[in-house]
Amino acid sequence: MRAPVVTIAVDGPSGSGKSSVSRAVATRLGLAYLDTGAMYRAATLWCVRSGVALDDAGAVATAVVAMPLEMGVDPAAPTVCLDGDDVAEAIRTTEVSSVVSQVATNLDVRAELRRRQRAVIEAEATGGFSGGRGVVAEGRDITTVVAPDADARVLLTASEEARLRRRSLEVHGAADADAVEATKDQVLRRDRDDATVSQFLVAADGVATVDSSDLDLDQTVEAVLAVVAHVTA
Ligand SMILES: Nc1ncnc2c1ncn2[C@@H]1O[C@H](COP(=O)(O)OP(=O)(O)OP(=O)(O)O)[C@@H](O)[C@H]1O
Ligand SMILES: Nc1ccn([C@H]2C[C@H](O)[C@@H](COP(=O)(O)O)O2)c(=O)n1
Repeated sequence: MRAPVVTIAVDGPSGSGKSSVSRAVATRLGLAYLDTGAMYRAATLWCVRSGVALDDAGAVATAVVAMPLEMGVDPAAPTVCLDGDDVAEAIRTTEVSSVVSQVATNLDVRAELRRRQRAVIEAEATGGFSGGRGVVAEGRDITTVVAPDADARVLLTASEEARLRRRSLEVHGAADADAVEATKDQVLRRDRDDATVSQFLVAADGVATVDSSDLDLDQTVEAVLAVVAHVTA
């Protein structure tokens, strides 16, 4: 019997573990993996490289509509290609992280990226990388706006302390007071700005919450797999 098509939506604040956990869940379930945050980051890089001022909302939206972006959705090796260029590393720099919210709070940009994200989700339901098995899509508005009808919806949370520690270890290789302080802009300020256009701090109706504050990565993956088990069994 053919496996059912499954769409799993995961949202959460910065450093909650969405990307790492969603990739692992997609791998375990044989699904595609869509990192929608990478799309906002690529849009930001595209505007910067095109010389578009990020405070010119109209010009930013026009540039993003024309953006030649290809998302690779293999969870073992997700890719982000901009105009044929592999930009996976370039979109993770502090330079991009510190301004991405300016682009992500542009409502016309959100409409364009939402359209592209839904196209990937639909493609994975009929073919694509997963051969029609489905996708794990993660971001800030997947459970509420992009795929509110997803088969399973999860809000992945973690305490502010845990999120700062994780991001600090990742970016600075340390989690002492100075390193944590240097990480606050990328985590807390960014969440404050992003939360003005999306609801990812509190679970919407019907969305299951997984709190990873006291779990390691493997335990969090198992917790999410347990929450989505009813649609993947
Ligand atoms: N449960 C966990 N326990 C410990 N470390 C974790 C856990 N989940 C994720 N991490 C680590 O925390 C860091 C941030 O995780 P990840 O990039 O997946 O978060 P994110 O929610 O996608 O963040 P952002 O939205 O800012 O991109 C990574 O280094 C990851 O390995
Ligand atoms: N569905 C989404 C995904 C991401 N964003 C914004 C929020 C972040 O500042 C930025 C980069 O995301 P990250 O790679 O850190 O997960 O994109 C959003 O608004 N909606």
